[in-house]
Amino acid sequence: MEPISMGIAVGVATALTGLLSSYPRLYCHLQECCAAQWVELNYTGLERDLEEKLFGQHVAKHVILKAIKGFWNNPNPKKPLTLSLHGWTGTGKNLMSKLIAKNIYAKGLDSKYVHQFVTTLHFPHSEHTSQYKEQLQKWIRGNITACERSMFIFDEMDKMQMGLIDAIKPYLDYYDNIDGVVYRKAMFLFLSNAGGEKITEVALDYWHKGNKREDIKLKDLETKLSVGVFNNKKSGFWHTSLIDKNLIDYFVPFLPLEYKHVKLCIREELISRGYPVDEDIINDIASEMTYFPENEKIFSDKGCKAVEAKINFYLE
Ligand SMILES: Nc1ncnc2c1ncn2[C@@H]1O[C@H](COP(=O)(O)OP(=O)(O)OP(=O)(O)O)[C@@H](O)[C@H]1O
Repeated sequence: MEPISMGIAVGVATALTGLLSSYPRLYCHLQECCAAQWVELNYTGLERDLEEKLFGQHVAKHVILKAIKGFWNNPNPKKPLTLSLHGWTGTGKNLMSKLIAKNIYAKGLDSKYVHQFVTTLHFPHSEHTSQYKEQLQKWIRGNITACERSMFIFDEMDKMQMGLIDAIKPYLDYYDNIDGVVYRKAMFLFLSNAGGEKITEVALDYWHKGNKREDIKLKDLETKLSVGVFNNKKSGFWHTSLIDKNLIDYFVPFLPLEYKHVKLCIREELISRGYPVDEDIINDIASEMTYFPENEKIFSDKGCKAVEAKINFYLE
C-alpha cells in the first residue's frame, strides 16, 4: 500500500474507533457488549427450553429456574451465583449449562462473556498448579472487569486439584468488591459426576417401591448427597471450604435416565438432523444402549451420551 493510502486508512480507522467509543450505543449495536441487548435473562425462554429439551430432570429444572430467577431479579446480590451440578454421565449437565447460556447471552456459549474450563483439558498437570492458579485468577478478574455478568463453567470439578479450587474461592465469597472489582453479579457453574451413584440409589429406591420418579424431591437427594459426597474425604472438591463456608448456593442433582428418556433423546436428535421420525428406528436404537442394574436394566449407563454416535452408526 502507498504511504498516502496507508495514512488515509489509519486515519479512518482511528476516527471510527474514536466515534464508536464515544457512542457506546452504536458500538453495542455493531458488536457484542455487556449491555442488556446482549446480556439479559429470557426467563420464559429458559423455562420453555428446559421443558422441551431437557428430559427426565424435574428436580434440576425446578432448582435452576428458582435460583436463576431470584439471582437475576436481585439488583444487588451479596455474592455471585454458584451452582453445583451433579449426576451420572450423559444426564444433561452440559446441556443445562448450554440452555442457561443461550437464554442469558445473545450469543449463548459463544459469547465472549461465557467461559468454559474442563479440568483434564485446561489444568491437566498437577505440578503446574501454581501457574494455573495465577492464570485462572487473572482470567476471572479480567473477564469480570470487562463484564460483571460473566458466566464461568467448570466441568469435571471432581478432578480439579485442591489448590486450584482454593484459587477460585475468594471470588465466590460475600465481598462487596476485591481491589475495586465487583464479582457479585457473576455466575459460576460447577459440573461433576460426584454423587451420581447416590442419586441413582434414591431413584432406584423409588422405582423398587413403585413410587413415581416425578415425586422425588430435592431434599430426598440432598440428604443422600450430604452423607455420601460432601462428607466423603475422598471426593476432593467437597472437603474444601467451598462447602464448609457455604459458598455453593444450590446443589443441582441430575437423575439417571431411563429407557423412555433415551427414546426422547433419539427422537430429538432425529428431528434436529432432519431425519424422519420412525418409531421402529427409535426403539431399535434405544434397545441397543446398555442399561443397569444388571437384573432390572432400568437406567442407561451412558445416559443420552451415546445417542448421536448410535444414530450415525444406524443411519449413515
Ligand atoms: N436429560 C437430557 N435431556 C435431553 N438430552 C440429553 C439429556 N441428557 C443428555 N442429553 C444429551 O446427551 C448428550 C450428552 O449430554 P451432556 O453432555 O449434557 O451430559 P453430562 O451430564 O454433561 O455428561 P458428563 O458428566 O459425562 O459430562 C448431549 O447431546 C445432550 O443433548
